[in-house]
Amino acid sequence: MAVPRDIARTSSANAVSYSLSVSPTATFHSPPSSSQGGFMAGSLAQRAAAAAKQLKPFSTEDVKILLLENVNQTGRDILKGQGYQVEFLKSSLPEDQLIEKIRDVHVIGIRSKTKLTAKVLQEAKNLLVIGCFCIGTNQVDLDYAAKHGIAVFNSPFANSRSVAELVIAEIITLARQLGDRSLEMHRGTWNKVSAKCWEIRGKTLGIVGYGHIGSQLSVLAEAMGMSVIYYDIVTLMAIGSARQVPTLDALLEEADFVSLHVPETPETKNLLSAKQFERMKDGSYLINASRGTVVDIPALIKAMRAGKVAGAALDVYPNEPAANGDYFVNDLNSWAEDLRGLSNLILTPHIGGSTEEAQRAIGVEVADALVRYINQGTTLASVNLPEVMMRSLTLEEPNHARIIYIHRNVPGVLRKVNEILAEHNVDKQISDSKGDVAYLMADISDVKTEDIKEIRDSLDSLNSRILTRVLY
Ligand SMILES: NC(=O)C1=CN([C@@H]2O[C@H](COP(=O)(O)OP(=O)(O)OC[C@H]3O[C@@H](n4cnc5c(N)ncnc54)[C@H](O)[C@@H]3O)[C@@H](O)[C@H]2O)C=CC1
Ligand SMILES: O=C(O)C(=O)COP(=O)(O)O
Repeated sequence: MAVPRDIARTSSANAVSYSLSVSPTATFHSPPSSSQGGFMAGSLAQRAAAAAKQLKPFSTEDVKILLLENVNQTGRDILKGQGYQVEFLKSSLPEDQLIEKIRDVHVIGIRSKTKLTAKVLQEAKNLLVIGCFCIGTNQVDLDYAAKHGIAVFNSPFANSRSVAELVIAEIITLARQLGDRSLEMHRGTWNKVSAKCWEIRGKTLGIVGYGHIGSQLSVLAEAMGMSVIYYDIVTLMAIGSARQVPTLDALLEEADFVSLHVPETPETKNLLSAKQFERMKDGSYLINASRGTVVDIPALIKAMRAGKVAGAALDVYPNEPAANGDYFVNDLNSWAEDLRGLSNLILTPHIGGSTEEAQRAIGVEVADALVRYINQGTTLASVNLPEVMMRSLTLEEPNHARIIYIHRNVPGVLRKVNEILAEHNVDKQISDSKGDVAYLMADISDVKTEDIKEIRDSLDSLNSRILTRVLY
């Protein structure tokens, strides 16, 4: 919940004067107040956090947040409740407009469409943290972000069930050619057909990528009487009676339905191309609700025209329109018209995770993670920085400050940092690294106004520095 500014200011028992208050764009990146939201709700830790000291060297309304792609109301409410300035847009933005806007903000919230490339991020001089209000994080240059001290959070499984349910619906829809029958009726044609329409009971579903979504789908498919096989690059415990197969080819040769649930990576680009379609059973079906790059669409078009693939459902595309109402035409993807002309092909506008349940849950999860990061520097569940968390400072601990030092992971940094902190009592400290980047958090006591500036300047002068924040 939000802490009113006045209360936050006056309740702070620390002795640091507000003359140090600066814009959050400076290195005093600091929290307005502790999130009392969903994090560890009901736990001992949360009850302890209720007495947490409100860390706040600048006004909450100085924190500028840009939310794109219609982020759910739940997330917007949490962020606004903190007093942050929140700008909300329903669509994504073209690159030039995104670059203009991102220069000014400390936090950006996106979904799967907005591409935060190195080119865009290098303009984001004030950016502290990115919230992906979705599962996939392939749209963000995670490495560039980490190396520039920008944390990235997502929601790893809040929409998994929604995707799995959509796929179940599509399996039956394809098996019964429901899409075509419905279209014919809409056009006024009665066409009662049973040829090549099937029950799904007893058929084999091949799941490629047996993670959160793949394994959920496995449970649902078995409940409908299907046999499930799966292929994954790691060995994973089978759920129910499902069976892992050793290769993608083995899966393609055996499955009546193939459903893709892998992330977008260099290895999964065109995972299903001409050769793989050849391996599939005659008259089998393909479902792709993962990422558009995973299927070679021209090869799919050929396989469908040849009757090799009897039906397909596509929810994702290499290039997707920016907003509702935009056209899905050849300008965007050169094969769009060919695709639209095929029978028994379900085309959906990337709605796998688009349910009220999923979007509400994602809104809360990601907004809470952003608040925790802004307010306390906690990186728990970050996808690109080491996960670091320390218990909050409390009102019983006056004259304390929390130092956050994101730095290059090179030898000798801790010694230098601790030389700087040595004049104060380091009450608690934690440090962890991930690849080239390390994250250090220390709570120190006996800090005076001038100490804070000095500590910050000293840390900033180290050549290992990526970003320094001081919360007090
Ligand atoms: N259509 C939609 O609206 C949605 C699409 N997605 C997409 O679905 C993807 C999967 O989501 P989750 O199941 O949550 O991910 P996950 O990370 O839980 O599972 C992915 C699985 O794929 C496996 N994998 C990775 N590379 C592979 C390869 N080359 N071959 C075979 N297996 C491979 C991994 O080992 C892992 O088990 C996401 O990355 C996202 O791109 C996610 C949510 C909604
Ligand atoms: O969660 C994901 O990765 C998805 O693909 C769903 O994306 P969306 O939130 O609908 O843009």
